Amino acid sequence: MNSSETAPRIASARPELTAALMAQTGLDEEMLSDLVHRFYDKVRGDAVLGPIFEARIADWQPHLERMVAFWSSVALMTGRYHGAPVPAHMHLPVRWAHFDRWLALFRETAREICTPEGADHVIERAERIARSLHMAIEDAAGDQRTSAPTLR
Ligand code: HEM
Repeated sequence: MNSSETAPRIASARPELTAALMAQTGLDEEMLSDLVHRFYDKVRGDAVLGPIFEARIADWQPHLERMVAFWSSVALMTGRYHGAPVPAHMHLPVRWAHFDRWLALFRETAREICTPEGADHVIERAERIARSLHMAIEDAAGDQRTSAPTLR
């Protein structure tokens, strides 16, 4: 088999790894783009999550493009995303219940759009990242509490 047969049809910093992940999960850039667009349509229409996003995102096009690059990096290891998710969430008015709702919409959308293996793959990663974002938010809130004026 020559390298053009194993190379993925999308740009990747690690073409062989990306090709293997695409074969294993059935995911590709187009499916991830559909997932992101459909998911944020639902988020924007959600009574709890919608207003949190709408208050912070004026122009959705760059956000959606960033999110496709993020999922391309997370699910297919393409290295397309170069942002910093933790600071973007640090001061959001969210508790675990918000992440729970986010995950419920994400699972539902992944099952609608992706292959079963692809849905399992992205859901597992979303659950792990949601837990670590939530932990970072809770830690930051805890630090603020402990940095209250010291007792004399
Ligand atoms: C309670 C749930 C969540 C809420 C309310 C939320 C909200 C937001 C908002 C408002 C932004 C835009 C920030 C800005 O541009 O100023 C953002 C960015 C982002 N979110 Fe979330 N998010 C949530 C959960 C998640 C989860 C679970 C993931 C990953 C699995 C995620 C991944 C990202 C990424 C990658 C960005 C772009 C960061 C950047 O590069 O600037 N978010 N989110």
